[in-house]
Amino acid sequence: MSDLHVYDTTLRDGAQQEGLNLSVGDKLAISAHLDDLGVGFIEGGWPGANPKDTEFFARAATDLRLRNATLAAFGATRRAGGRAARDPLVRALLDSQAQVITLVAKSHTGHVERALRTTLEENLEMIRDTVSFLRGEGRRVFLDAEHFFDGYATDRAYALEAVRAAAESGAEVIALCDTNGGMLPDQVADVVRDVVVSTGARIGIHCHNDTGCAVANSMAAVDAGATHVQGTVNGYGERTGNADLLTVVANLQLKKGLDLLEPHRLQESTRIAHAIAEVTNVPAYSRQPYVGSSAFAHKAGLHASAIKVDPDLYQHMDPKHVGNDMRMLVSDMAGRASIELKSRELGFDLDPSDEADAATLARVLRSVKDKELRGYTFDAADASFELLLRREVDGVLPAFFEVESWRVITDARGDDDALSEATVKLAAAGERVVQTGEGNGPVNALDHALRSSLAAAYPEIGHLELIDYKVRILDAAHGTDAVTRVLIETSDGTTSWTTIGVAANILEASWDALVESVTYGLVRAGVAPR
Ligand SMILES: CC(=O)SCCNC(=O)CCNC(=O)[C@H](O)C(C)(C)COP(=O)(O)OP(=O)(O)OC[C@H]1O[C@@H](n2cnc3c(N)ncnc32)[C@H](O)[C@@H]1OP(=O)(O)O
Ligand SMILES: CC(=O)C(=O)O
Repeated sequence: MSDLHVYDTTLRDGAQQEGLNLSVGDKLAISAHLDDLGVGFIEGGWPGANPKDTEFFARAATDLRLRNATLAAFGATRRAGGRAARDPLVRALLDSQAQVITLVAKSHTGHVERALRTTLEENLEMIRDTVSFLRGEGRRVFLDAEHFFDGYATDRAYALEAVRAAAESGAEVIALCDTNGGMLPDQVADVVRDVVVSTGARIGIHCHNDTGCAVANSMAAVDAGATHVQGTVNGYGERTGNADLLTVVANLQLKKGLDLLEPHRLQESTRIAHAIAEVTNVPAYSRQPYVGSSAFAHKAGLHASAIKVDPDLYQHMDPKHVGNDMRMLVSDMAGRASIELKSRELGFDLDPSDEADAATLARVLRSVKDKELRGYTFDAADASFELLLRREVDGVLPAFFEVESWRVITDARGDDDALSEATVKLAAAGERVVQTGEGNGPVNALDHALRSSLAAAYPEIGHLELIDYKVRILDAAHGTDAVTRVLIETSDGTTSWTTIGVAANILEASWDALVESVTYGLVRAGVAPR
């Protein structure tokens, strides 16, 4: 294994992201995921700064059984004019029982004078005093040199002096922070190279993403001699976020050949990125490098035709190394190869050299392109594509029920909330069924009426639940005459699927998407028509 530190600050700097709020339980859950991933250090928060972080460290000491990672507590050097031994925030760091303490310190003359409002010498003394005190108490100390790159540009000698003060007092690592995130890779590389040579200290890197270069800057720093890299899962963090640690680690391991995580742990990256997104309640970013759901999704027909020969022709790596999967998307940009590969993904082996299969592929492709012209979008509605495919592959999609008619009315009385009532007439299992359903809106009422009219014939779909409903007006210039696209996401409790309806009438589009959703639910459940 490489001796480069993988240092995660999701729970501290990641939690500084707008709208992200972690409970103590959330932090413990994320710590367990990070430990599974195999990071070396988990920065848990700033004990003493708020009761939640103090409690996190107290609970971590008893409840968290880390197998791989070491917990680090973050905090500032002592206040100007005081003594580290008597500083309540420094005391809180010790009380956290964390074996690693990461101190944030100033290395930029302007920040010392204007933010700390103290002298340059006193700032160096704050670093020396706090580092030596914590070392004397038996803790490992890392130091985050805040605004280092801006400080270096303002006064190189002082910035280097701050690094030396920390290293000579016993700090094991000095992480150079691009706190304002304004650096570019060549600048970071030049500075890191100089600091490594000039101070001989072990140098780390901590980058923010304000120029969109946090990952590239972290890579450049490692290339220039940094041996400790900080970042956050999914790139969470203040403003535009921190370096995404998952991307940095995958780049270093898979592209630069550094041995950072055991391969089976790296293969957990995709799962862990999504599991942590569930805890943070920040929607996973589909285009996230390596672990995003679109990271290995292919839409263009020409890409698919080459991928058929060899996936490497249009992929920078095998997604299995990070636990992700290749996916084919079907749309009006598809060609026959896209349909063939997507069909294979769905369990249909259509051989283009067979005349009948080739005709099916051509029919499916034509149908997809015609429908996309009318407003369908199959890359967002995989389940509807599968149903289209099954309709075209003879005899594969049975008729589960036959709709005779449906209607819906909405009633508003006085100040009461409007209520909708739908009536559905259909035939299933040899019976004609007429059912009504009520709902807080017309689609909700239609959904209830449709599912209750199928309940006797197909009890298997009783547990299906509509979990998302999206409407998009496709030609805004037409105002209320426009075509409407409805996407419905349905869950059976373990998995979910999306179906689509497109029509001039919003209720018709919704109804079509609902019928598709229930039909797909029956296909998934392996039910035979009754
Ligand atoms: C770049 C980064 O992201 S570093 C991490 C930043 N994270 C946070 O700020 C989140 C947690 N912070 C907090 O909970 C609070 O800001 C606390 C508890 C740390 C301090 O709260 P308060 O005592 O109310 O002070 P406040 O936040 O207004 O001001 C910061 C004080 O810390 C001092 N300070 C700032 N940086 C440092 C430093 N590196 N070392 C020592 N003191 C510092 C400032 O001079 C100021 O002191 P003053 O009150 O004597 O003027
Ligand atoms: C310490 C830190 O988070 C920063 O300087 O960005």
